[in-house]
Amino acid sequence: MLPGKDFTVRADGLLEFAPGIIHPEPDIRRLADALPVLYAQNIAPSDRPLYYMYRGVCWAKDQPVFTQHDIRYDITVILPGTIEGEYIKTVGHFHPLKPHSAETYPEYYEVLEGEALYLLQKNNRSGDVEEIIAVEAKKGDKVYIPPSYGHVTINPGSSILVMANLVESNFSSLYAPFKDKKGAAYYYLQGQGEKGEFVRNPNYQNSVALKLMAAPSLPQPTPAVKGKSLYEAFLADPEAFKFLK
Ligand SMILES: O=P(O)(O)OC[C@H]1O[C@](O)(CO)[C@@H](O)[C@@H]1O
Repeated sequence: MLPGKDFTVRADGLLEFAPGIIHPEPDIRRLADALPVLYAQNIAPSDRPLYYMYRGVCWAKDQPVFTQHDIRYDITVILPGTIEGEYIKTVGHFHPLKPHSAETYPEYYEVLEGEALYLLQKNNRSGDVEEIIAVEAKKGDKVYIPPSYGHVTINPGSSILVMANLVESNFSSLYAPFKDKKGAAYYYLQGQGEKGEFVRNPNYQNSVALKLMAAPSLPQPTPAVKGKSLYEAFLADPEAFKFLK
């Protein structure tokens, strides 16, 4: 699934899909939904859209493969801009444990357009932060969210961010850990220069240094993605993605 080929991105961030692609109406997260995890407090709730989530996108002919393997392909569009100086980001969530396992569900992202900052955060038992990594990703980069890590995606750029993910299709995400702390352990705010700056979230009892990494330096969980988009790679070899389940 590629912008310009399978769908076009309108100036307002909504997508127009080619005929033959199954695409639900987008779920929209608005400013009012993000209030509990923002750096700034006392912001008035509003309907301002922040991001659009198209869940379960695929070519009609490919749907049986996704259904058979309980895998979903989503496309998320995060608008550029800031809220009181904080770059627009997803609300963020953790994933539950896989059944009969001590491991939580992972997830696999790919940047289709624009740039992204993925915050990957592991918490300790008391809900404070054990590790936090910021992954800088550009068009074509793939970012694996390993088990045990919650995740937040930030649009740090001045253009629309379009990203895709492959994820197990039946579980419900866990929002409380980030909401309870008013977000991840770091916020990304407008800085003095062109780039933003990370600011520690004081609602965590402990303080952990942020690790900054570039997406291409991260290990990939399967060689099946080499030279292919996540969509193509999954369709070519769905068994190679069974680690998602
Ligand atoms: O649930 P949040 O934190 O708003 O984040 C949305 C993201 O998570 C997903 O639901 C997949 O985990 C995507 O559809 C979307 O990119």
